[in-house]
Amino acid sequence: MADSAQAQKLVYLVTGGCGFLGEHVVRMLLQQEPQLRELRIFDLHLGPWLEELKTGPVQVTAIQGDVTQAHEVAAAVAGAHVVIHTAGLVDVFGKTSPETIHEVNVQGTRNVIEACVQTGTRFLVYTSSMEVVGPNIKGQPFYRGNENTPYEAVHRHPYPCSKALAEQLVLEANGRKVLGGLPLVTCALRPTGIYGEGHQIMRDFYHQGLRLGGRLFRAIPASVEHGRVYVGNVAWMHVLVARELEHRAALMGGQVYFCYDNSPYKSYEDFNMEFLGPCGLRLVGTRPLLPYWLLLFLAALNVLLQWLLRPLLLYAPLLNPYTLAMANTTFTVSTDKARRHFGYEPLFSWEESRTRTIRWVQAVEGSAQ
Ligand SMILES: NC(=O)C1=CN([C@@H]2O[C@H](COP(=O)(O)OP(=O)(O)OC[C@H]3O[C@@H](n4cnc5c(N)ncnc54)[C@H](O)[C@@H]3O)[C@@H](O)[C@H]2O)C=CC1
Ligand SMILES: C[C@@H](CO)CCC[C@@H](C)[C@H]1CC[C@H]2[C@@H]3[C@H](O)CC4=CC(=O)CC[C@]4(C)[C@H]3CC[C@]12C
Repeated sequence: MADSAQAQKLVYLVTGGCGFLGEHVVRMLLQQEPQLRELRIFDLHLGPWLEELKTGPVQVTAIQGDVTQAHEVAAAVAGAHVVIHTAGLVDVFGKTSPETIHEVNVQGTRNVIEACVQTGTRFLVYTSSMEVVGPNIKGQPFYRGNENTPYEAVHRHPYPCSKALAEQLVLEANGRKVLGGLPLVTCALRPTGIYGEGHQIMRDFYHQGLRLGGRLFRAIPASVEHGRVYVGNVAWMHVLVARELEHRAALMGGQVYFCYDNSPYKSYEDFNMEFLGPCGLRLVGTRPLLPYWLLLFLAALNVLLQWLLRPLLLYAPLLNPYTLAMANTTFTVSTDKARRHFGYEPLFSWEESRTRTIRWVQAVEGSAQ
C-alpha cells in the first residue's frame, strides 16, 4: 500500500482530453500508467463521461479551458510533470476559418510550450499528423515511407499548414531551459488516419451508406493505399513516449515518430469496409463509378456551394478538392523507429482493433434506431 502510494507521484495534463483521440489517451493512462497521481484533462468542451473516472484511485481533474488563452493554459500546466498536447482543430471540410485553425493549432501550441517553460514542466508530447509530411499538393505518392524518407512536403490547406508549423515549434523548443534551469524535452507523434471507437467520419460514412439503402459507391481506385492506425495503439504510443521521455531524453528529445500498427494497407474506402461491411453495408463497384474529372468537378462545385450558402447555412460535405486529393494519393508508412527508440509494440492486434471498431459501429447503429 505504502509502495503504491509512493509510486503514484506523477501529474499528467492531457489537452484535448475529451476528443476522439484524447479520450483514448486519458483512459489508456488510467489503465497503463501506475505512476500517475493526478490526471488533468483540459478541453474546450468537457464530456459527461469524465464523471465516471473520478471514483478511481487517480485524482482526475477536469479543466474547461481554451488553448488559445495563454493564462488558462499556464494555470493548467503549473505543477504537471508531463503534458500531452492533443488539442487541435481538425477541419479539412471548410467548417472553420483558416485564421481560427491557425489560432488553435499554432498559437495554442505556442501557449502550451510557453506554459511549460514558465512553470517548469519538462516533458511535452505533441500529437502531430502524417499531414505534416503529405500527401503534398502535387499528389506525389509516399509509399511505405519512414521518418527519413525524402518527400517534398508542400501544403496550402490551413490544416496541414497549421500542423506543420506547430510541430516545428514543438521540435525547436526541445532543449529550452524551463523554470528551474533544466531542459525541456519534446517530441512529436505523427498518426496516419486514425480509426476506432468514436471516429466521427466513420460514423458519417455509415449513416451515408444507410441513407443510400445499404450501399456506398466506390470513388477511389482500390490500388491507392491510405495509411490507417487504430486509436488504441495511437493512445498507447502517447503513453509510452510520455513515460520514456525522461529516461531517454537524449535519444528521443526533438524527434518525430509516425504512429503505426499492423492495420493492413488498403484504399481509404476498402479499409472502411472492413468495419462497415460486417455492419451490413456494401461497396458497389470494383472500379470508381465516376471518372476522376467528374469527381473533381463535383468537389469544386461543393466549394462553390459552400461559399454561396455560407450566409444561410454551413454546407460542409465530405467531398472537396482537398479530401479528394487526400483519398486519391497513396500515403503509407512502414517504420520501426518507435520500437527502436522506446520499445513500442502495438497493444492491439489488427483483429482486435477491427473487432472493437465493428462493435462500436454496431452500437452506433443500435443507438440510431
Ligand atoms: N483524427 C485523425 O485521423 C488524426 C488526428 N490527428 C491529431 O490528433 C489530435 C486529436 O484529433 P481528434 O481526436 O481526431 O480530434 P477531435 O476534434 O476529436 O479532438 C480534438 C479535441 O480538442 C479540443 N479542442 C479544440 N479546440 C480547442 C481549444 N481551443 N482549446 C481546448 N481544446 C480544444 C476539442 O474540444 C476536442 O475535444 C489533433 O491534434 C489532430 O490534429 C493527427 C492525425 C490523424
Ligand atoms: C472522396 C470521398 C469518396 O468516398 C472520400 C473522402 C475521404 C476523406 C474524407 C478522408 C480521406 C483521407 C482522410 C484524412 C486522412 O486520413 C489524414 C488525416 C489526418 C489528420 O491529421 C486529420 C484527419 C485527416 C485529414 C483525414 C480526414 C478525412 C480524409 C480527408
